[in-house]
Amino acid sequence: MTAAVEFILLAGFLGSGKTSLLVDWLALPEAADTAVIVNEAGEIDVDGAIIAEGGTLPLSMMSNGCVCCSLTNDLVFTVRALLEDRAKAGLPPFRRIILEGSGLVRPGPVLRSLSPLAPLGLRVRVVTACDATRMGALLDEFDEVAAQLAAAGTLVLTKLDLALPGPAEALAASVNPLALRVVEADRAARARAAFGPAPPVDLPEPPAAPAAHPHMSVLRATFSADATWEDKLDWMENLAAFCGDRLLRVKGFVRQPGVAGGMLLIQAVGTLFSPPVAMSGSRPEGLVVILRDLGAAELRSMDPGAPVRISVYRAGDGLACQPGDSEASLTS
Ligand SMILES: Nc1nc2c(ncn2[C@@H]2O[C@H](COP(=O)(O)OP(=O)(O)OP(=O)(O)O)[C@@H](O)[C@H]2O)c(=O)[nH]1
Repeated sequence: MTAAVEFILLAGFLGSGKTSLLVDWLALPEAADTAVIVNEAGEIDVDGAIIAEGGTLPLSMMSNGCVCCSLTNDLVFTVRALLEDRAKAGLPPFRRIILEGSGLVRPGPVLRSLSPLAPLGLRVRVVTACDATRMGALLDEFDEVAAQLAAAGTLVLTKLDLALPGPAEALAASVNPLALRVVEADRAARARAAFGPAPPVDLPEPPAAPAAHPHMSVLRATFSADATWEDKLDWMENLAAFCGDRLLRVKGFVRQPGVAGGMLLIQAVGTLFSPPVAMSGSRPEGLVVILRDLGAAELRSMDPGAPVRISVYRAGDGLACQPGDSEASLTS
């Protein structure tokens, strides 16, 4: 029975504190039933050695290259082997498998590579470590950082003993207002909030005046009342094709006309859309779209006749999700 296994991709730029966060988590009693996969781009597996030090946890290393570029089949093999070995040993399934990506990992391709595991029903989410001392500079310089921030369900600020959280938190909120933000000076509390169960609160709203970032846009797309389901599907498909790599994240609710309840949670990391998930209760319809090097005007030009309104996402747009919404379910 593997339905409840979580797959967590731990992202974050080189040196942002991923291994430290993971080591802090593994020291906690609630980290039992965690398996770890380490992927380092370099050949010397320093991270794996640090994590393995003194511990007995199931640990797999993948050190032949960055997992999002070259090792996608190996990742599927490694996950399967971890789960099968556990079952063969007669032990209960892991609660979570954490993949520590290399500092240059792009979450979209990694999540896409997991598609052969769809029958296992893994629950997938991205946790991104953000170095509070240099987040702005990294974001300006490296596309990978933008992709890692935008894909995250949870953004964890690290090195809060070295920098005040304010600027990094504001930046995190402006780049990805959808993510849960963990701002904890205490390292055990930080790790618990990063990998433990999601707290029973709505996702945080962005600040009233999000800091403008020269490369990133956080937009809201709202369909007209007369838009058909086909119109909506066409628009979402076009979105992925039109934006390509510049599409970093999509998340929100779309109504399927003619279906009772009919509200679906829609999510994409990069251009990879998860299967829609039916939601209970009434929610405002709308999608938050996070783009790099594309703005509202360009997105409107994609299909000017489409029954959709594109605006800049603002605090109070009312797309807060419920606990667990930030997880994408990987199902067949
Ligand atoms: N002061 C301080 N140092 C930290 C903190 N987190 C990590 N570090 C230090 O930052 C450096 C990099 O931390 P790692 O945890 O190895 O970062 P990483 O993201 O795993 O690094 P790569 O695997 O190279 O991408 C190490 O020297 C850590 O001791 C923190 O919260 N405070």
